[in-house]
Amino acid sequence: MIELRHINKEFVVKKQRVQALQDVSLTINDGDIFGIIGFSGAGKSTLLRMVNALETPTNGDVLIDGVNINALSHNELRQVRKGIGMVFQSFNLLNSKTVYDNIAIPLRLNKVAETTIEKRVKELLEFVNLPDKANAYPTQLSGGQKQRVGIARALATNPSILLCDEATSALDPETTEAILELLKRINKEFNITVLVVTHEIQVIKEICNRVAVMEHGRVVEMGSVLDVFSHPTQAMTKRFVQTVIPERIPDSIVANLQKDTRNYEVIKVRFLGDTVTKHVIYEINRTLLAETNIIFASVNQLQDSALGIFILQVVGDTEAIQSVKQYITESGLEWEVVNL
Ligand SMILES: Nc1ncnc2c1ncn2[C@@H]1O[C@H](COP(=O)(O)OP(=O)(O)OP(=O)(O)O)[C@@H](O)[C@H]1O
Repeated sequence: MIELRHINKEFVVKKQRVQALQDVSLTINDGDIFGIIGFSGAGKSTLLRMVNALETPTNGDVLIDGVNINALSHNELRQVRKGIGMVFQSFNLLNSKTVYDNIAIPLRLNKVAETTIEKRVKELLEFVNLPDKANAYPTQLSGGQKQRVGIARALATNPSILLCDEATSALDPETTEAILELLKRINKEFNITVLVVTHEIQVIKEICNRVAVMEHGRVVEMGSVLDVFSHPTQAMTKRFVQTVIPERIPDSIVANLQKDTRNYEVIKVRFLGDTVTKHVIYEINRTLLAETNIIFASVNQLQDSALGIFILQVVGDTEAIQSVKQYITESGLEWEVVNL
């Protein structure tokens, strides 16, 4: 478990103070794929680098499995760092060394025997699907292949935590997809806790189970991806979430609705988990004295669950519309009136 308790970090550059982190507290459980999202300068990288003590807090504590890593001796910290791999946006490979030698670096630093290194590098190259690239140089690889090497190097010492700093930000969408799949496999097959820093909400949606949203050095929202995506409370979170889970009624539909002279209300309904499969709208139209039309719908897969958003035009007299709202509530679904 990783615990960050009341972390503050201040940098002083040319006598100017920069408050990079302000009272940040987070708990990351074993087995999480925990995402930290925010715009540039929000403090994400600084926060990530606290976890392997590449940065030290101005005040506050960083605990890994209950151990305050900033109170450790140099040797003790080296042991802790063996259990933490790191992957970078710019890959950070040594261009003068082969793929094999790049992956072997952390093992050689830990004085592992060459025969063991050979076996480990071979199995890592298999795992990241680059079995024939051992003797290639980084300049001969694509961005996605370089990142696979970076990931293999990060896994070399069998870490229990993997830190990813914008690991897919330099890659095209297809390659990003493949690298995210690889991170998911690492988490599942090796039970490695993955901490992902990104400015791309798609990355959070694809692989994370929990998320913290950062703004100006603070965590402004945190929770399970399903909760945060279905009930974003902060303006910043809403902006991020709306880019992957659209719930805005297209202008042409709004124009048509505004021309409709019948008595109606527009209601947004959220379906979470298996309630997506309930035949609520069918039942409303079958049993109630209101006509209910779907004017917008989206269903998004979030980990093992689904988040559905339906925007309904409910036509009928006031009493009938009220009975529809009541039925939706009784069905255990959330709804809100949308003002056009
Ligand atoms: N070593 C440093 N020295 C001085 N200021 C720093 C240092 N590292 C970060 N900062 C400052 O701290 C703030 C947070 O930076 P950080 O890199 O953590 O943000 P970020 O959210 O990761 O953004 P980006 O994605 O652009 O890196 C910024 O104002 C940055 O300029």
